[in-house]
Amino acid sequence: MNTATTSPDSTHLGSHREDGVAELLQITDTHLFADAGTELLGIATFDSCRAVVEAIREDAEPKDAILATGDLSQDHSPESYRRFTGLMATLAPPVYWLPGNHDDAPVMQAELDAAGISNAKHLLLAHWQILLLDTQVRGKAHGELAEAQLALLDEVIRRYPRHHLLVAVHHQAVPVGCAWLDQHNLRNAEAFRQRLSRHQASRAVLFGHVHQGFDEVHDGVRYLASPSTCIQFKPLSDDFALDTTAPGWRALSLYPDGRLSTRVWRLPPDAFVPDFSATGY
Ligand SMILES: Nc1ncnc2c1ncn2[C@@H]1O[C@@H]2COP(=O)(O)O[C@H]2[C@H]1O
Ligand SMILES: [Fe+2]
Repeated sequence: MNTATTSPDSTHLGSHREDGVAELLQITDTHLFADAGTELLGIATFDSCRAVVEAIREDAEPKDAILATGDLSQDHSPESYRRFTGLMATLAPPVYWLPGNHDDAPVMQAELDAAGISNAKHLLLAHWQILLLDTQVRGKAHGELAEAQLALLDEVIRRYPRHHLLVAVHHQAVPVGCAWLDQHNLRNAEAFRQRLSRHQASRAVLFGHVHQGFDEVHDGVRYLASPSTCIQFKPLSDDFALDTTAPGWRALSLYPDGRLSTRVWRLPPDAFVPDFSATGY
């Protein structure tokens, strides 16, 4: 792995593969607590996250980076972020992150900085660029991209027009089909999508928040979400409902010609079963 800063804004990210394909993982919505035993709707989130990390470690195929797409903490405590950094320290690839609605961004930043996790938000590969944007609106479950975040997107599209583009955010910029969850969406998604439509190379958007696998193309842009490492939401459900699927993560391969291949991985069924009588949190 080769990471070096070339400008205040961009970090070079190398690919370990000779054919230049970059191998990434997405980990999202870990919802960790200060206490390892605390449960979110019946699942001890530290245990399920640790099981995901162990499954990732068992995969012999090296990875170039891990993207953590928010809601890393459920209780905003410094200790919860230390639980996250402790688990990430057992993985070889560099971790990059962005905040979700449940995160306390200053505490998160302080703890991840202290653990030596990079705060880089623009990763430049030979043929791809990855931009991590902050959609958090403090105290709200929905998201919004501030003008400064939209300006970053404008800037990388202007500077690297031929690089294929992967944008990572927490909130969904297209409806996932769960009415209760789509009310907590990215509010100015239209402004975001308009900017993406200007980019001439391949475009994909990776998000968390929805606790389910999602893979759709809208206006030529691929929208991908990963299961959470803890509880899963039931797809296409109008009202809050948990799903029976296991905690998981997403693997992505970025090809030099702009192709993107991806799949969701999950823990074995029944290892972590939530409380299905729950009606929210
Ligand atoms: N029953 C519910 N109805 C609407 N929103 C909810 C409900 N339960 C939880 N939420 C919110 O919806 C959010 C979706 O995922 P989050 O983990 O970001 O956090 C969740 C809560 O803020
Ligand atoms: Fe969220």
